[in-house]
Amino acid sequence: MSTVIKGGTVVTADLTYKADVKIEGGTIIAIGPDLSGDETLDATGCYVMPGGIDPHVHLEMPFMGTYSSDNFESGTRAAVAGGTTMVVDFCLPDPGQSLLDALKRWDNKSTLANCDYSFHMAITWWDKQVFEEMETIVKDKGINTFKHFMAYKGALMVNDDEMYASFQRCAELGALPLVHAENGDVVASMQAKLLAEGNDGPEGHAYSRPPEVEGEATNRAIMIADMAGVPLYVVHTSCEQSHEAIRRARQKGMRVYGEPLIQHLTLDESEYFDKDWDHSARRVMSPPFRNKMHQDSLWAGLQAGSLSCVATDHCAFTTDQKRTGIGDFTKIPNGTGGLEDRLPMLWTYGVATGRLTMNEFVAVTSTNIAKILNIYPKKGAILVGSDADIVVWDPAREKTISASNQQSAIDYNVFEGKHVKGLPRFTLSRGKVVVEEATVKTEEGHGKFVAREPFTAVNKALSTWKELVAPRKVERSGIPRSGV
Ligand SMILES: NC(=O)NCCC(=O)O
Ligand SMILES: [Zn+2]
Ligand SMILES: [Zn+2]
Repeated sequence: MSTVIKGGTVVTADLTYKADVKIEGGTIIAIGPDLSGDETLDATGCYVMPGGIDPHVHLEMPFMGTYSSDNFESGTRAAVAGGTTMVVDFCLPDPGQSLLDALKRWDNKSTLANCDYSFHMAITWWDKQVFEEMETIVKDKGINTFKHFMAYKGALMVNDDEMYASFQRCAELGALPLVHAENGDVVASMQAKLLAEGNDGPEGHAYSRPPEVEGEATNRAIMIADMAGVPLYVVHTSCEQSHEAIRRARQKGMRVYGEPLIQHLTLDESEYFDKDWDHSARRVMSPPFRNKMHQDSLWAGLQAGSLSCVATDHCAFTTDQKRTGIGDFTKIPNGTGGLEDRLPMLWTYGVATGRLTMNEFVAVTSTNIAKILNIYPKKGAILVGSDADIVVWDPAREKTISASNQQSAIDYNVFEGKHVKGLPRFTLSRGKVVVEEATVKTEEGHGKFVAREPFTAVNKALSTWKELVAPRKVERSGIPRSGV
């Protein structure tokens, strides 16, 4: 059976043009004028864009003594409701646990997915077994990205020596290291000091994680990646200090990517000073929200190309879960939601305000990350042969964001009350219509794992360059003998 998306304007990362799009067997089979098929979707007045790819989500994540509340079913249902058609979650081995055993847990959880997905593998500890298993993860398991937490001391955090060893291994395997860049030692020490001074409310979370701890860690990770000869992807870049490090590195020719979150772009630190404890605690995430100067820096980075992708870090905890931290902000589970709202919020605050063009919107929500993850043009494209992961975007549809009608399983929404204009008319996941306006028609288990090959063009270019400029012994004749 074939489907034609008719009468819309195709918008990709580099082109805007009127055309129909024909789909069969889950892929795009034709693009052009006057196409016909068995079924027609009316795209009049709409933009036909690659579905969003969210490279940073945590579904049913074991974290801080609990699990994040959206699983692969509700999380991917929220994703498609907002026009996102692929998510990438993080497989987190326990300390001492085999990477392959951890992956089995993630394989089991993800059978519920309503849209396609992939995994990053986290390096949470280091020894010979991890070194060896990384090869299997890349060559046999279709994972070409490894995450390193520079924060969460005593839990997920790795030290510089472990990170350097892992980055070198990534270079050999043609993989891409990711970092959560915050100085975990400094954060832990500041947390202890704040608590000792009686500063135990959610605002203490923001005080303990100033932009400097993020800037320092970002600089450190960039230098370590450069010495290991590997590209680097910095997740949830939230502030000018971190953005500046990335911008400077890129100007010097280093292969570094930065990923701001929709939360950091549109919400600010005043959320932590609300008199309502629940309000502030619900917004506790790492790094915390920043002020307007940092937000302007992030928007500028998306415009200038020094920042590459907008993600959510969707890691949703209920109010009850957040209340574990009453009397001690360090126990508030870190994380916020955003999967359903990323595209509408970015469109409303980015495209409608003139901060981003429509093509830049597609680039930072889909195409750039597809290229970085080495799944372009299967994903992130409207091309013949690409997967039919498509959002038919209606710039005239509007709503006020509310937890009362969201897909996420939690009881609040950090964007509550924000008015968005620009929403999906249809979302298609590999050709299946999973959303039609406010009606969600997902099918649990429809989502498939997307395997990703190592050695992107950027990996290859960087290793060629590093080989060219590697230290070389100077051959000398007539070397004097010592003592003569
Ligand atoms: N970001 C956050 O606060 N929670 C999820 C885990 C992480 O990405 O650091
Ligand atoms: Zn993180
Ligand atoms: Zn995260």
